[in-house]
Amino acid sequence: MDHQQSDIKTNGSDLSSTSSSSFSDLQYQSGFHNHFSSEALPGALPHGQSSPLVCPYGVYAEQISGTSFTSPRKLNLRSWLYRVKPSVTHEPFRPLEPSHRKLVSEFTQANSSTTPTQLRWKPVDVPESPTDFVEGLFTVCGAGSSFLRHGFAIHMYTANKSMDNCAFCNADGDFLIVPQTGKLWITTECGKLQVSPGEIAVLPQGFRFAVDLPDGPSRGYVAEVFGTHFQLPDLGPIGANGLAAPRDFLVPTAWFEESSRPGYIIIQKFGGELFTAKQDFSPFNVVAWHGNYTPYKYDLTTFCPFNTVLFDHGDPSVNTVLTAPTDKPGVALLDFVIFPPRWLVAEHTFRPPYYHRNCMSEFMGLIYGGYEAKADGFLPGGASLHSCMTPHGPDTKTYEATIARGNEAGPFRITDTLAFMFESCLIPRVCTWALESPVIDRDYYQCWTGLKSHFTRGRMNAEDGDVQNGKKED
Ligand SMILES: O=C(O)Cc1cc(O)ccc1O
Ligand SMILES: [Fe+2]
Repeated sequence: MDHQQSDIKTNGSDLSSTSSSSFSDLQYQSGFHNHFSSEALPGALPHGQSSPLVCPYGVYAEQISGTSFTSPRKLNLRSWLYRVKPSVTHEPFRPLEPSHRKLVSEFTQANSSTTPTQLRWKPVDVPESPTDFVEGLFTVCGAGSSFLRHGFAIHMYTANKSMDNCAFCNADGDFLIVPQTGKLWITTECGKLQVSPGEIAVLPQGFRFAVDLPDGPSRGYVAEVFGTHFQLPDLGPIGANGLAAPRDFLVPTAWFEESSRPGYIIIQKFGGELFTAKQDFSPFNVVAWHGNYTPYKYDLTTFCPFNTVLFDHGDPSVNTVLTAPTDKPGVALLDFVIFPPRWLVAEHTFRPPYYHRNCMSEFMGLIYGGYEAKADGFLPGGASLHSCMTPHGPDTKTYEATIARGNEAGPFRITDTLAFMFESCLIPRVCTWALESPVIDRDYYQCWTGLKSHFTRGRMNAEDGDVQNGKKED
């Protein structure tokens, strides 16, 4: 018996369909960086070898490598795509006219500034004018360089129309997309992904994809990492289970279209610049594929949070969904961390995030609801940046309300909230347009200026029960 055959997902989709209906009953494969196999036509995957002289159905074999050929096996990522025509069949790349110059992949004094000031942005409105995902993508901040294969960029996007007869390809790094409003219907070379707010998608370096918006506009955040890929964090003493489970990561099944597409455009992001190349067919012509380098999605509600069950506020590293590592153990180029609904049960503890300064830099976004450290001003679709060693923490209202409440509420389920953080060991530079943006909150610092001294010399000490329940004596 051919044991591989039984693992192969066959997707009997309409061969030439491009309509949104082809998204209606998507099937996914589950697992993280597994060696997947998928075929849209039975028998399309070669057996026993990846590159036969002639492939089944007469397709071309093409490898996409996400790591160097010689990367250690446990890090090595590559896939084989079996396609109607190879990707190379296109006219030369030409620079896209600079109507769109808000993408940065190398952060310098010419395109960005550095500031230790706490920064916050209100949500950006989705524009009225027709804007697709690529046109609506702009960089907020980042560090390092895609050319040097070390660094990251944080982008945001607003879009109100589907990409039309074009696909995007990011040669610079991996995109981790966090939609905040509006569903994304993403066609990739490996198949289709439907991604709603509350889910994320990872589009690794080099994959071509197109974003459709049949359900209306979308807005969201994108983290891009250069020179490394997202991994699941180690779990240490948590054990073998918890946080994001590998089986909750969903990978597309093969889907292809073979009809001719005159004037089709590949938009390639290369060194932060956009280039276009014409071809006469869709890049979504992959009849079958196998490998461990693939786009994937993940539903954040499947995250299994761990936290303190007695006292003190745990560090947010325990909420890491995915981490893009550096070569230094435990030091992330970019962690993706979430603050989902959960129970707060700590006794005699200041339960909101503590006041702190961090050698890592923290960019935050809010998908829905409110954030436990901010009573006002941090809105869904907005963002904040607290860079290396910049002090931050709960605003005055949150602090006062927490102290006034004590822990009388007992166990408390924090609901209606989904905030996240992109945390990096590199210090971001902020793009000029983000600093000059009309949605920047110039009064952000005022959320802390009302914090008054509660210092009462000689009246309270660590043994004092009133200190323990957080209440001050009169
Ligand atoms: O600054 C923030 O709001 C993010 C954050 C949350 C938390 O629970 C602990 C530390 C931290 O940086
Ligand atoms: Fe923080």
